[in-house]
Amino acid sequence: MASTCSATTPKSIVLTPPSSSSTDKLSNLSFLNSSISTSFKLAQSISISHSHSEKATFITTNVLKTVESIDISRSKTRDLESVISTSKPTILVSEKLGEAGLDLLRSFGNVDCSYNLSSEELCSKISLCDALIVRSGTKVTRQVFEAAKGRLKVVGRAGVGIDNVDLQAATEFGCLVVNAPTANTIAAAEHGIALMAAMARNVSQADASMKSGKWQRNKYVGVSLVGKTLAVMGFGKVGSEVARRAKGLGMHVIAHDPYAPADRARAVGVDLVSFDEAISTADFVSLHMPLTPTTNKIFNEGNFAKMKKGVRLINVARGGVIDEDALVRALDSGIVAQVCFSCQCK
Ligand SMILES: O=C(O)[C@H](O)COP(=O)(O)O
Repeated sequence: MASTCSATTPKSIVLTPPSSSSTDKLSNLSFLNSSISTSFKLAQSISISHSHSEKATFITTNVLKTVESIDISRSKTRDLESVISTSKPTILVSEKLGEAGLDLLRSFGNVDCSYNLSSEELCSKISLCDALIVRSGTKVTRQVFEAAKGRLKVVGRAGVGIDNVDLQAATEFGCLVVNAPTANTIAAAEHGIALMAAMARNVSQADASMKSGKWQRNKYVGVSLVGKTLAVMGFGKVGSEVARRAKGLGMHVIAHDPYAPADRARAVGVDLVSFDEAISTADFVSLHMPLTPTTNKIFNEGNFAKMKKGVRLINVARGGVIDEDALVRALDSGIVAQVCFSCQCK
């Protein structure tokens, strides 16, 4: 769901299609191949702690190599084939995936698609599962790992954000957590740019107004993007693609990311700056950081106060990085002129 609201124009909610098609995502879900127990053992000691981390790719690559080697030995060794087929893992899929992904999973294990489970139902099923595939809706809490009683070997996140998985508990219980870090990079970046342009030109408000029989073209002229400064907060996969596109629109792009190397930013023509410099000089601020204890409500009263009056925000990351009560006050006071988001908020 994506929404836009503004201090200067009527607040409105706009529903938009999902950020990418199932097919787009599935083409990148190859890590799900890892549900053979042999490959779990090889990769199990590594866990992902930051969604921008290169480790994510490293783990996925490792798992895939393991599966490739199993596939080769399958054709050569009948014994191994019989071991694999008689010890199929049980894979619980707790949120809707496309059929192509499910078919892939079914070729490796017994797949149980059970959606909308309560946390009690998830906990009661999990002790019979070797793998759990989730999107962002399933909360994989410590209780889930405890209830698994050591059987759960991998949690596959069919998407990027892993803030719904208790990584500390996963590590303690020796469970691998893998995501699909590039699955929806372009879709998310394009969606961010689409929201920014629609927000700047009041597209949804003008649309609603016109559908109510009015023709208020002067009211919804909006602002130009060209020549404006965009601060990209989080220069990972999505953030850097947003930066690339924003430069094409004639914007001056700066970025803040404590983990991004300066030469990667320079290659896109972007200056990496401090958090405070980014938020205090930008006309538009686009959020692309993961939700972690450090980034939780990082856009709070104090940081809104540092922003330029009339700043516009785009959030295609996680609702939790913004303190929403502070945001409402910043909209009311005019510090924030407009905000658009494509993530869950209160
Ligand atoms: O983190 C992600 O990959 C995106 O927010 C999409 O999550 P979803 O698959 O739960 O919609």
